[in-house]
Amino acid sequence: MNACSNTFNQQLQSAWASQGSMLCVGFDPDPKRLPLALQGKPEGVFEFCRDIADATADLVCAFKPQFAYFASQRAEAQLEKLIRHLKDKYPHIPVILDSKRGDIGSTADHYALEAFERYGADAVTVNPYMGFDTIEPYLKHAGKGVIVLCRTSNPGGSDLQFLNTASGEPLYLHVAKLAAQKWNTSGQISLVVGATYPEEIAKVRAIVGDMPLLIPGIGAQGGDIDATVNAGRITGAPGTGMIINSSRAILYASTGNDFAQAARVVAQSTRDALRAAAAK
Ligand SMILES: O=c1ccn([C@@H]2O[C@H](COP(=O)(O)O)[C@@H](O)[C@H]2O)c(=O)[nH]1
Repeated sequence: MNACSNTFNQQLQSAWASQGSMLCVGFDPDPKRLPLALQGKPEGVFEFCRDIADATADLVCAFKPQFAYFASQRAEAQLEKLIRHLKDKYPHIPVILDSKRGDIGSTADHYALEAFERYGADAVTVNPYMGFDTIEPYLKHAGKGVIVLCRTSNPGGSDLQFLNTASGEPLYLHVAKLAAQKWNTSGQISLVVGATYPEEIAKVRAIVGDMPLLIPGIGAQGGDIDATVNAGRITGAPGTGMIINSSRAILYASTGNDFAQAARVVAQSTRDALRAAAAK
């Protein structure tokens, strides 16, 4: 089986091992923050992300384009082109489309086609709060990753995710249990847990065993790397189990023409800090 026909989970396992990295570089291309030379250029968004991908590809276990940044500036064709570039040049690195979809099953069928057929992503983020029938359509795409929001990194995540359910546990832990114990019969599901809440990462890890966790919130959101890695670690398998995302801190390391080299410097120090934390 070559890298392209591997499942998302197999790709991740290989990437953690061969890249020696749990860093995921996120693509959130804000048109106002692109280097001046790329602002307003017809394929400026694509070129910006491509150059950062090419400068960091040896440092990551995954790439994560954020859909809204492309759609809001009518750059969906550039997103398609970016993912094609990533899959052609780096078939061993999984691509997560971060679109946080959630809708009734008949509509979710089309969101799944959008993510996996139109964009060719290896995994997609989904919102579970409409229930399992809204997640099932993604699972019909064998081998593709379905990454379910559990305990998000934003402060307002507590508004709903911390509400106690009838069993007395907070909603996010109920989601973790459903995901691990009921929904994951095909092994395609992972969870999103924010680096800004390491205590909750540890509680989720205790429920889900070795399920991969997508962890945004280091870098611009200030999540602590040591606390995050310690909370999400899998006993006996250091350096695995986590896809730890940083977007703005890497993308906007420089506003000049040296943006890609500057992104590499920050990505490398972040990768190294994650490695050091995993080795403790
Ligand atoms: O709980 C969540 C879920 C997703 N995100 C996404 O991750 C990146 C974070 O970007 P930074 O610049 O590193 O803060 C962004 O695409 C979010 O949409 C999240 O932050 N928290």
